[in-house]
Amino acid sequence: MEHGMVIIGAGECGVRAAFALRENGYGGTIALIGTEPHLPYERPPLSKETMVSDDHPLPRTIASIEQFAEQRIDFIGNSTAASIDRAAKSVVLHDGRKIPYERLLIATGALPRALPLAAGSKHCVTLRSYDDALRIRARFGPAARIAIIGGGFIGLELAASARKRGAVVTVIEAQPRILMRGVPEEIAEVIAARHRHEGVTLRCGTGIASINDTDDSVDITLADGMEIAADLAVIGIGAVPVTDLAEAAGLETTNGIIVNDWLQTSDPDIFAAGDCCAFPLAIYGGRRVRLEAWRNAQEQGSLAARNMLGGQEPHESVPWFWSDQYELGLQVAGLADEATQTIRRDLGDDAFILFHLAADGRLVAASGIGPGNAVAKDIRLAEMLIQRGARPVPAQLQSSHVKLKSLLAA
Ligand SMILES: NC(=O)c1ccc[n+]([C@@H]2O[C@H](COP(=O)([O-])OP(=O)(O)OC[C@H]3O[C@@H](n4cnc5c(N)ncnc54)[C@H](O)[C@@H]3O)[C@@H](O)[C@H]2O)c1
Repeated sequence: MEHGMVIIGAGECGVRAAFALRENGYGGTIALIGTEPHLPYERPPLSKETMVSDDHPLPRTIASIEQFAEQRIDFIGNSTAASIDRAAKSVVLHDGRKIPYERLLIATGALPRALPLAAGSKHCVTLRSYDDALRIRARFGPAARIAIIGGGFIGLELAASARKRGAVVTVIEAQPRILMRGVPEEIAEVIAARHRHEGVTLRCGTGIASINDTDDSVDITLADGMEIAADLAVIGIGAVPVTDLAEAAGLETTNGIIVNDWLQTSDPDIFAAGDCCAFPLAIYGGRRVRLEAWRNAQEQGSLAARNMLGGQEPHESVPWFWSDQYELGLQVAGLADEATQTIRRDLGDDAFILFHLAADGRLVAASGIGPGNAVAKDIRLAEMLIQRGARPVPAQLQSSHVKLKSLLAA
């Protein structure tokens, strides 16, 4: 078999990389290995549209069978890569097949973090795949008692979906408030209020003491003694990068597979991208981060493809993600953790943006919340300001009379 480009992981990142190899002129073989039987599909709808659509929801495929065929991308589904043989330069599949590579991309993503207390419970589930989503969806219905462990993105998007389906929902969050990871308190409060208005019970700042199955439900006892009986508990307590193959192959890992500026691992013929890699983020002084975000997966897939073909382009984008809950749209651009000052700009119709400035005046992040897409345009402009390392005047950021676009010209 010809040594070509091999990609392990057929999620957003791996698929984008496969197509980008062709777009950038690669003429050899491309193999895309994925564990699931389905044609690669988008994950963002799984906690939202898939949960609430009237009809039986089909996965929203990233590309059609015809597009894979036209681009001569060999999608090897239902297959798990068991090991990487770096000496022979081949990927060994679980059935013993060997796929030789010239260059390899690891795009294995992240998996839900397990909650040891829930081990063995029939009524505790996690959401990662389309099949998981169908199983959860089947249990969301009028008056179903749904407990959600973890007030992060999965938990809250599922809480909103479960309410739309008429379920009775309790969210249990260990931290003092929801969305501690990456969302400022002022915005988290708007989201919390919206969930409460919808009848969701939020229990923050409490751990879980025990989880016990009964025949057809599960009893959850919180550390403060409160008991919650649920027909289903969904656990969304974070994700862990899938690094086992890389580790077993002797590649350097930390919280993620370590890559250099152009997404190359400690083996020059092996690249890693998306949720599974820890990479230096150029616009924040090259600090190493791991991002779990749809757009990052896409962008790094394309970038890895160009660099697998000999490029040496660094990753220079501003991190960005969104979440939709009820009619609310949340968007965050940049990383706010080095910010020392926050400026609020009201956009009208209950929408607002928080600009986060570092001590030297640089805009490092912007977070916005509002109905629908109300914050999208301004977050996009903020992203451009962040990208440029702009030091906008706080009073101008605050005033809705000053167009953000005009700050770009400054
Ligand atoms: N809109 C989006 O960007 C979106 C939507 C859905 C999923 N995702 C992705 O899916 C992955 C998983 O999402 P997630 O919501 O599980 O992760 P998360 O990190 O967003 O949230 C996990 C939450 O669980 C809490 N937690 C941790 N341990 C706990 C415990 N023992 N008991 C109670 N709470 C606990 C954390 O404090 C945190 O608030 C992430 O990669 C996420 O980015 C993203």
